[in-house]
Amino acid sequence: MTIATSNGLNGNLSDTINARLSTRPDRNTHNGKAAEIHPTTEENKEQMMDAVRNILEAVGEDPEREGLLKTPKRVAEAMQFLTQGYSQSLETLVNGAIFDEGHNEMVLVRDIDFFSLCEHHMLPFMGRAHVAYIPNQKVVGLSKLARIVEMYSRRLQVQERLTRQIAEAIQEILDPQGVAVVMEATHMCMVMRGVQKPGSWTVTSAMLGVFQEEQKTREEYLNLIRHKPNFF
Ligand SMILES: Nc1nc2c(ncn2[C@@H]2O[C@H](COP(=O)(O)OP(=O)(O)OP(=O)(O)O)[C@@H](O)[C@H]2O)c(=O)[nH]1
Ligand SMILES: [Zn+2]
Repeated sequence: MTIATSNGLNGNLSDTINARLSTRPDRNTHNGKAAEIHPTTEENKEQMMDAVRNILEAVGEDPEREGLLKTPKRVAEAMQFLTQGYSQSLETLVNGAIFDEGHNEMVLVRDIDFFSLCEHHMLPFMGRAHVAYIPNQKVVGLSKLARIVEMYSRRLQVQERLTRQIAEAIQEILDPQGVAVVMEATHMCMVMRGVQKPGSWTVTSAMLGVFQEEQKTREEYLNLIRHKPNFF
């Protein structure tokens, strides 16, 4: 027998999922170290402010001039925001919003804006993510797909890993028949500096389960993300 919780969820189901998530290692880090760093602490902020003062001096600026006085604080707060994904967890983010719907057709949330920082230059890369899965009875709240994109984006990343992490997270919480993630992004390290190629777009994909195994399913997904909706 299943128990309906106050948020309308299947109690047994969400308990099982939450138990599974709470024991998972932090997949966002390669060595587990980043999980110990909480980027919202005051100590952490002071550390970043000192680093920004050093950078200001190194570029030949005077950190004491009026216009720059608050810059270390602003940059530190911006960095905390841009890397807040390190202090988030899949379990908290999903918040039990998994429903036993018996729906087994493709679910796609497309054109999810994301902003991330490349781990090589700590410069932004940004674009859109198209996230799909084919359920195996269970569906997740739609906003949670965007929140998963957000959590992994708000870390130092390479686009390939970001794409894969999103797909694997959905696989983990839903155990669906398949997951597909395509990300289209422009990298400021290729635009503002280095090779200087504005207008270049990098497209990465991660296909799991039926999306990997069945060409027809993959094509259906690719077709759906190719056409823009007309509503806006
Ligand atoms: N695969 C991958 N490469 C990335 C990503 N973001 C940045 N890069 C690349 O990381 C590489 C780092 O190369 P390096 O030669 O070590 O650094 P660099 O001298 O600054 O390279 P240039 O950008 O070519 O000037 C560059 O080719 C970047 O374009 C990403 O998300 N995925
Ligand atoms: Zn880069």
